[in-house]
Amino acid sequence: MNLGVTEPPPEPGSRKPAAVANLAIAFVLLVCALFIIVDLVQLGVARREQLSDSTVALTNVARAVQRHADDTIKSADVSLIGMVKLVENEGYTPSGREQLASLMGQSATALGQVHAYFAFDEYGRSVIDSTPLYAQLDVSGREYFQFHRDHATRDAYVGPLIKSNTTNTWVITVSRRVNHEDGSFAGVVLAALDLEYFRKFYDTFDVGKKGVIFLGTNAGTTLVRRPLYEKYVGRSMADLPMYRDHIAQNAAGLMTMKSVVDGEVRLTAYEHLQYYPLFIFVALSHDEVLAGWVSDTIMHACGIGILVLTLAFIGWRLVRQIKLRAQTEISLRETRDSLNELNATLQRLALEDGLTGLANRRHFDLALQEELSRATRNASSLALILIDVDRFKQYNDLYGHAAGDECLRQIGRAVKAVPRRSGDLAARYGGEELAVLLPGTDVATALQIAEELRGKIAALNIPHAGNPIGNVTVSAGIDALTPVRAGDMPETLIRQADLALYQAKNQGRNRVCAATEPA
Ligand SMILES: Nc1nc2c(ncn2[C@@H]2O[C@H](COP(=O)(O)OP(=O)(O)OP(=O)(O)O)[C@@H](O)[C@H]2O)c(=O)[nH]1
Repeated sequence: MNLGVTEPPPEPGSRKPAAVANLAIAFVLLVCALFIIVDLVQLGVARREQLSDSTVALTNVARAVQRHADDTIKSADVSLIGMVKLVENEGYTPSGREQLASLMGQSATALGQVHAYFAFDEYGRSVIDSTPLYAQLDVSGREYFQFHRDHATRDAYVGPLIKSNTTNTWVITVSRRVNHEDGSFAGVVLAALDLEYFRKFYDTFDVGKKGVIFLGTNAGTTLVRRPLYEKYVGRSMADLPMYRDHIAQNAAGLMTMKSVVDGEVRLTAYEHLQYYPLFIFVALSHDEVLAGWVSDTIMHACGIGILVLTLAFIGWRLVRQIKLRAQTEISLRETRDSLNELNATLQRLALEDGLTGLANRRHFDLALQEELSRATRNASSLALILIDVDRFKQYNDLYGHAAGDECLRQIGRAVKAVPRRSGDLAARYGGEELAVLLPGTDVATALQIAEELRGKIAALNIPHAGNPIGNVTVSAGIDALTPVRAGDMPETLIRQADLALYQAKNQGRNRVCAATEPA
């Protein structure tokens, strides 16, 4: 008997919920990790590109600054060459002086970088200059004058830096030697270049707040520095590692160094001037170069963070759903199991006799009907043994109803042990009456089994003072339909077995009688 609770079939290809949850967690982690890795790679590439672009721009600015310095000095120097020629040809005659003054005036007007031109005689006294401010100068003690006096070279001499007391401006000098006809020293012509001119040019470049544009001599002396011009003018950087290890060693180059002055890390391009003993460098702050990249990185990190958090949230919800589903499945399974158990108990209770543990009357009736149909189909025989406890009323009267129950229980166990085949069924037919249904059994075999049963019950030796033998006995009636034919009724078999039982009682009890003679 079944109460309708069936086990749900497993879904094809279904995995265990814990494994599915682990798979979901692994998938979400993998996707998050992939997002982060791809973004990190992209950021790395963008950083390299940013640095590379800035390096190209930096090199271009350095080249422009170097060209500008070279051209600025050269154009002043070219005018000095003309002046040297004029003085050497004309000397300081009134006509020569006039021509020189005119040349100086024209050149000073034409070249914005020239603060003033000067001509000095062999004793260092100023002979003529482009501005009346510097009249009566004596430069015999100056470095450039002594250099030209002591060296026969006709090359230009650059430096030093001079701060004019009258105009309060910094100038850099470019000078050339003037010779007498015999080649002896005849004096110096000099152009004073205004450092402001360089500063203004350097201000046209955007090198950020921490960027630097620098012009210095090959001896390491600072001429112009943007920004903080005044503070650095004339300072020596000869001992700084960037000068000592790089600029002093190479004609041009690139480097990334931490400044010993302000601790800033800078990307620096340097280049020496082509014609004069000077160098320039342009430096960009590493932080400023990467500032755009950093803000991009922050935006990316926020985007990826939101994406990863969203994914993690969805993953968490998914895993939670899977776990909830697993829990629901477990409780469903538990409910199903307890229903199955209940069903089995109900089934047992519905078909089992509570006192003896044998099949009950309902079970017996169903089994009889079923076995009769089967025997009819197979044209096989079906035997029935009806058993009745002798003088049981008296037993109850003598020993009490509870003892009667216990007696029935012992007889039930003995009866239960007798049938051997799977289709055999021992049942409590009613009251103190028991029945054994034996499919595929003829009268002769049923007689043997009944006799065996009767003997076993007698051998239990349950005392029964009301029975002449002194202990509990049973009588049994047998019949068999051999073979069972269509139209044979269960009532027929029962009635016949009952008649045989009646006969056994009448013949003195404690015996087995068959309704038909064994074949
Ligand atoms: N203790 C107990 N007694 C039962 C049970 N079912 C039936 N009985 C008793 O069994 C007795 C049957 O008595 P009867 O049908 O008169 O027959 P008997 O005394 O066995 O005499 P015979 O069958 O002629 O040998 C009755 O007294 C019933 O009360 C039961 O479940 N427990």
